[in-house]
Amino acid sequence: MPPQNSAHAPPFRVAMAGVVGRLIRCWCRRAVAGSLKVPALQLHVSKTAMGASQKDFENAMNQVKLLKEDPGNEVKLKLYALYKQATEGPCNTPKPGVFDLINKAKWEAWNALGSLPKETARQNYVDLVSGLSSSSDSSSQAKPEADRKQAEYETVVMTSEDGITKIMLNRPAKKNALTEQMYQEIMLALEAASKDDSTITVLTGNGDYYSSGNDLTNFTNIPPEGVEAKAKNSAILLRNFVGSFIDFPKPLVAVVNGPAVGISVTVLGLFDLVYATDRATFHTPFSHLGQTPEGCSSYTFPKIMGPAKAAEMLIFGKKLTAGEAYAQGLVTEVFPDSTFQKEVWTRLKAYSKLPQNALRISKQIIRSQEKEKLHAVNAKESSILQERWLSSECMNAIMNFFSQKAKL
Ligand SMILES: CCCC/C=C/CC(=O)SCCNC(=O)CCNC(=O)[C@H](O)C(C)(C)COP(=O)(O)OP(=O)(O)OC[C@H]1O[C@@H](n2cnc3c(N)ncnc32)[C@H](O)[C@@H]1OP(=O)(O)O
Repeated sequence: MPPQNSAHAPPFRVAMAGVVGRLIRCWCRRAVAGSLKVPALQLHVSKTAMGASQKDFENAMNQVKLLKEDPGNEVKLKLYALYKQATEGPCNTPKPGVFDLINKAKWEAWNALGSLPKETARQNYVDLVSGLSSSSDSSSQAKPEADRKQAEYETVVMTSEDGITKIMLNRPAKKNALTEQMYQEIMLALEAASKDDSTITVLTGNGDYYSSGNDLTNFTNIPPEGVEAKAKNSAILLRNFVGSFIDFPKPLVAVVNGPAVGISVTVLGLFDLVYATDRATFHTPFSHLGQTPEGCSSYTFPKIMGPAKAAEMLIFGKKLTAGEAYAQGLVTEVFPDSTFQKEVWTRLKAYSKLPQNALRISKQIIRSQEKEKLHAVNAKESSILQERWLSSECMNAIMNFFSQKAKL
């Protein structure tokens, strides 16, 4: 490799990477078409691949043949390496020369497995193929699968198109206020989106509101075990709900189509992009409701907008316009309402074509810096709220909303 300080180093590396990429793509295309016998893609089973999962291993090799989608160069190299390791053990051949690019890439993938036991390599091969098969199945049957999933949701609409999974809050008549069922369905939808083949996941609202936050009727439905049990269960629900945003592994985008209140605002600090119509407002009236911040906002908001502005929102309940929220860093970009949907979806469709793994890994590396901290904050906020919900301040505020329809 040329020295780091060589003026030619970056172009050289770029050029070589391009050549390697083209050659591997070519090798992979031919391998999939069956014109080039690559061991990982052959049907015959090596005699050395013995043991309990021999049958699984054979099945996995057959499944590779049947994949409906090209799994990509990286995966094919991994399959090749695992196959070699499973059948021949640690890499035992001399490293191919610098210009033998394809064989060098294959050798490096195999050699990188070091002394991984054959049995483990065989199992890893089977696991890798099984993951590929299920994602290939679900993408090849995208429509029926999406329909089947949708039947399970009553309060959200989940759709997948152009590499984007959209989760739309769907109680427009109630300003998309979040019922307990809705929290559960959003968590389920996020779980499904984290595993589907989309690149980006979007949360948005149907109708004129993004969301009016927690549905206040959640607090009126007291179980026979009493209010303490209700508060405890609500705190568990809250913690799980926010946790699913903290742990979400792919780029997550909020398309804020209108006003946002309470928890629908606070979790925005856990999104990767927040696009807002200029009609949107951002309101966290916790003190007015006798409540306290959640959604990790006690940590994310001061970090995003500085302590003074965060206090104005979270302690004093100042409602922000979209422009103010943008100026304070909570919102990525504001669009005129008349062109909002068109501009946002055009942008997202372009982003969804970027390399999927690079996006996901970049998101994860950013999140990993503070994941533990966020979970700790979430736990603390939830437990404080559990107490708050039992306070007379909170109970009075909720009664006021329903008796006098006290609006925020
Ligand atoms: C278990 C986890 C707990 C997590 C805790 C989170 C904390 C929070 O999220 S705090 C924020 C709670 N949200 C509110 O306090 C908002 C209350 N709603 C309002 O102030 C107003 O409805 C509005 C300003 C959002 C909209 O006012 P507008 O005049 O435009 O519309 P309305 O006629 O009031 O609303 C239509 C319809 O929807 C019902 N509704 C709206 N928001 C809620 C809500 N958050 N909870 C329950 N119901 C809500 C409203 O009552 C109307 O219903 P009817 O048509 O049946 O009268």
